[in-house]
Amino acid sequence: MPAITYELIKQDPATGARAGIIHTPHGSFPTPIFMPVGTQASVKGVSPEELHDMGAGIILSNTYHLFLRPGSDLVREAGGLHKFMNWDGAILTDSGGFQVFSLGDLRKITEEGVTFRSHIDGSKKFLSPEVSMKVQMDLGSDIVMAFDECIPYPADYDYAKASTARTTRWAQRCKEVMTSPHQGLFGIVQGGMYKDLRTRSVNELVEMDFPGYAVGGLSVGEPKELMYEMLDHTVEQLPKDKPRYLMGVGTPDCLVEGVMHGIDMFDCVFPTRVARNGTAMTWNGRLVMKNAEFTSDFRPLEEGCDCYACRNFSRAYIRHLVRANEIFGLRLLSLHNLRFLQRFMHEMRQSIIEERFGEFRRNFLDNYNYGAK
Ligand SMILES: O=c1nc[nH]c2cc3[nH]c(NCCN4CCCCC4)nc3cc12
Ligand SMILES: [Zn+2]
Repeated sequence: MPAITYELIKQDPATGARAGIIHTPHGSFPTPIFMPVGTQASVKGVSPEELHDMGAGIILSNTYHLFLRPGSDLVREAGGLHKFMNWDGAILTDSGGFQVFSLGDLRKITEEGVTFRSHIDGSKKFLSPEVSMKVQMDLGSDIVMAFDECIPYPADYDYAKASTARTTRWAQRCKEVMTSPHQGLFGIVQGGMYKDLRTRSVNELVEMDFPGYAVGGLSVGEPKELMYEMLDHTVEQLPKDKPRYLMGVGTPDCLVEGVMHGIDMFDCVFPTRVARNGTAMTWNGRLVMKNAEFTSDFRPLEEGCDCYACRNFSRAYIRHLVRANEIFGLRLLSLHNLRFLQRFMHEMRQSIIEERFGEFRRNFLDNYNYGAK
């Protein structure tokens, strides 16, 4: 029995949207789903109990960060990441390639792997398919991501072609050493913004029969229309009986479009990052809590929200905390934004099950103010 399995509940008849359940050794969760990001074994400012209470079924953590600090040996000695951070839900770990590019001081990419300098202390480090798999086996995450190169945007065709071919060879090397029966290894589709390379990447990865597939190399600065075009082209070629994961996405409008194209899983630092910048996410757009308009606004952040912040505090109080640089203010906004995304995904899933996803999408996009208020 594979560690990770996908159960289709309902396929929207008019679009790629679908509702399902993903089963893992640390529990099952409904899809579409948004994964809170706990990069360094903590979802910033939020406790595992609060994550559980808000309905989070799976969180994301990063191989790159935990490899550098505290090191995967320590986490293994603690009994794995679930024990170390006292989270008994599912965990997905990204493989480190993307973070090396976006954080590390990249030294060299070879067929063997990537040599870079740590962003923490500048020491020389090496990551490869084998090292990434060893770290993720030490961490004991339920879903392990293959070690890949996230092709930067823009990239010329020849570079994208060579890099994608290497990512396929790296995926094979990951599969050969990922021997834990309790962990599922997902392949990551690359191909840059070239449809023929995306098709080649999908075909080569599907041949290896992974339990799930991520669409990589997107949300890297390309226009949203181009992301959706690549998504549309890529997802339709992926197996219907396996989960599809769009990495690093995203804002509510991108989540709706991703679901429409058949994506089941999402992750993004957005909700906790904007919370730390003093911003609340709502159905009608973002509230910049420092704004004077909230000075004497004694309503909750969002009417109808059941989160701890909205049940106990007002916009006026949270505005005061943010202006006074009180940490509690940022915690309340993180709790609200994460709960908002859980509610958002739940409503979207219900609309698919009740065959009214098209209406949900139109209503949401018509009312969503893309800019911050
Ligand atoms: O191709 C990928 N392979 C492995 N991991 C990835 C992670 C990714 N994260 C993103 N985008 C994250 C964009 N995010 C938006 C909010 C602010 C910080 C950056 N694309 C990704 C592609 C990949
Ligand atoms: Zn709330």
